Amino acid sequence: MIEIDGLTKTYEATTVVDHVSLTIEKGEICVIVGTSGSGKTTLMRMINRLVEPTAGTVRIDGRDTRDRPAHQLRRQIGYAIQGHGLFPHRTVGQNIGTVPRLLGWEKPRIAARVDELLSLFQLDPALYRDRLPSELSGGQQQRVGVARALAAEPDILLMDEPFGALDPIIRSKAQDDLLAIQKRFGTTIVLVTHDMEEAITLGSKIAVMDKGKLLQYATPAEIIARPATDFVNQLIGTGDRPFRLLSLETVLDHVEPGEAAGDAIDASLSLRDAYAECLWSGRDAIPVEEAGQRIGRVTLSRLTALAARPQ
Ligand SMILES: Nc1ncnc2c1ncn2[C@@H]1O[C@H](COP(=O)(O)OP(=O)(O)OP(=O)(O)O)[C@@H](O)[C@H]1O
Repeated sequence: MIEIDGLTKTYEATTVVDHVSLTIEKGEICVIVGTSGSGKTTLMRMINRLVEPTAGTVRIDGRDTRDRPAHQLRRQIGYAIQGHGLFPHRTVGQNIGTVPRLLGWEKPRIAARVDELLSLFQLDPALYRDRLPSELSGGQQQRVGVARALAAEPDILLMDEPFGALDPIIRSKAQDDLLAIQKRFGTTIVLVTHDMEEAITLGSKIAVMDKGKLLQYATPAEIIARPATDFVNQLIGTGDRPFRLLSLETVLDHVEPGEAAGDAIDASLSLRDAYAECLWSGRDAIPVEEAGQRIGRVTLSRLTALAARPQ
């Protein structure tokens, strides 16, 4: 658990993070969103003391982060940034092994961890471990950057616009990978992004920042249904609200008994995808399948009701 209390950063006369308090529970993904210059990165970097707070405290599992040297703290917290920040003259394997090496892990343990992470990110270890970063595509470099951040099995992972430079297809894949890895290791993740869509897809909680202040800290559903200020409302995009609500749940959550004509959709798709398919194919109901078996249908009337403003 990360407890942030009254956290403030001032540069000369300017306060760039202003008395922010929030608690991130273990295993949660907290996404910090806001416009450029709102203090997102500064807030996140105060967690691993890459930026020293002017005032306030950060406690990790009850322990004040100032009670040990900053470099020691940082070895326990993974950190991944946009553009990956890989060492260009070190191989992929050496890059991933950086922190385990600093922590004094035995060589075979490091090698095993490198291969485990490469496989997890769908990069064949035999093919990729000895390559230099320049011999990988941008998306592959990004995955290696995240793998490196996870190498020492940190309980906490900080990510600053990690997928910002990726094209939409690779980006969506990288987000899925991250969710799968988060589930598997139970890592607590704090992620900074400009992109509300990404925040809604990934966040168990979203922190909205503006001019150094925390405007709202709540679940995606709560933020969409009850934005705390006009600014939050604008950030969600007024016209997108119904679709964003639908994107939070899967078809499986709302299958109804009964038949429907035409091709089926998979139960794991989002309600938003189901709605799009209804509109696109001009159907009022679509059959739903799970593992190749028909399990019922999803109806346009139900989807329309679910997309309406919550009471
Ligand atoms: N070392 C520094 N010295 C002085 N001002 C700084 C320093 N670092 C950041 N700032 C200022 O603090 C403010 C917040 O910066 P920060 O990088 O936290 O914003 P951000 O929300 O992450 O922005 P972006 O989305 O553009 O990365 C900005 O106005 C920035 O110019």
